[in-house]
Amino acid sequence: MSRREHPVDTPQYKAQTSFEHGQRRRTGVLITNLGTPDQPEKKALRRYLKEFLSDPRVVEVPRLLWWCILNLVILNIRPARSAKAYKTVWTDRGSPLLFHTEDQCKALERQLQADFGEDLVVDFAMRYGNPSITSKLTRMQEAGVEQLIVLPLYPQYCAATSGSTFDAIAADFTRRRWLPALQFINCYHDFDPFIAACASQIQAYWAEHGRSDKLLLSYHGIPARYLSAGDPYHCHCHKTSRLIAQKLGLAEGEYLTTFQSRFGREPWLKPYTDMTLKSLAAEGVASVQVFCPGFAADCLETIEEIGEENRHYFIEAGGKAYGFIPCLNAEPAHVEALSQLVGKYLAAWQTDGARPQASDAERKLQRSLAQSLPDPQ
Ligand SMILES: C=CC1=C(C)c2cc3[nH]c(cc4nc(cc5[nH]c(cc1n2)c(C)c5CCC(=O)O)C(CCC(=O)O)=C4C)c(C)c3C=C
Ligand SMILES: [Fe+2]
Ligand SMILES: [Fe+2]
Repeated sequence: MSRREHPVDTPQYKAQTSFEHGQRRRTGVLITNLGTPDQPEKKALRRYLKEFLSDPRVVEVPRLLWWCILNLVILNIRPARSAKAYKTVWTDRGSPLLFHTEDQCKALERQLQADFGEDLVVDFAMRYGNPSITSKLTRMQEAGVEQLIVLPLYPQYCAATSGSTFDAIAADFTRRRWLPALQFINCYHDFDPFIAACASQIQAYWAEHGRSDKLLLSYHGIPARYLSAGDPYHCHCHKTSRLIAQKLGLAEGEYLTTFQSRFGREPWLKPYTDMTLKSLAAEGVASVQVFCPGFAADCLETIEEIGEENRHYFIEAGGKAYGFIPCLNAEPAHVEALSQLVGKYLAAWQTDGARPQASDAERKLQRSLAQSLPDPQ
């Protein structure tokens, strides 16, 4: 085939180059997470933080003012500090967030293909950094995906995370000619198999280490004004906690919902995880265990902040025993929960993938039209 018989990119829109008349209609599942630097080095951190913190969904501050604060202050201080922290969690496979997401994707692909057929395309992308959402959407399109499910791995909806992921998909779509049908899973904070996976992760930890006086369910914080502006995140976190506690048979005083990872000086959602741990120790609570139901995968914020930093706060304040319960990562119960979640959405598209064949006349017409058109410049 000559080049002109293939669809080509125009200045405005990327073409779908792999289409053949009568091909199977494939379905794709794209899981996403936040993203992570390529290396635990100052330069890579600067690039990552610049992209992440320039997102108006993440930092809702007037743009000009924020541009000055970000570029003149934060990006001159934070990259070196964050690089040091990332170095403490870095592994042979790179950033924990990246390799856990990779493992989740492989396990989910196995499960979904077993349940829904080999034709399903399953992949993962990161909202910031690599692998980018655009690179994976191109890969999906080239594989013939015409129906796409996007699952951001944020159980609780937040405009800064789930909303921003939708923005990135939508922004990518503005540059493509042929858009897939789309289902966007905006949250799953109260989906029973997810709650069951959290409960079994905690129970498995109890079976090995015994139980503590208090269980802290710690979520990434957001500025408190996002809650006043109508973000459901705070409510979703509390509901997840209540359902996990119910599943575990915990009474009111046996668990707490707290918020970690503050950034900047304004008030964030309270109670803060670090302050809570200090006051629990001061009140004479001897042992605590912390689980993070908002993080689908272990990352800097769980391994370093919850696993290390907050342990010191608790012990220094007089606490005796501190346990960090790992995130769900690629645990079978988590993969099962995610595949059941995706399965609910796939059910809406249950077809055999076949479609009425194009006739010879239609194929000929398409070819002759493609040949007669001038190359777009
Ligand atoms: C204004 C700043 C931030 C908001 C709002 C925010 C919300 C938010 N973040 C996550 C999940 C993750 N955040 C992670 C790292 C991280 N977060 C911020 C800032 C905000 N997050 C920064 C500056 C960083 C980078 C690390 C650092 O410099 O301290 C991560 C970990 C990424 C990794 O590579 O390991 C995750 C995951 C959620 C769920 C959320 C709102 C609900
Ligand atoms: Fe964050
Ligand atoms: Fe942190």
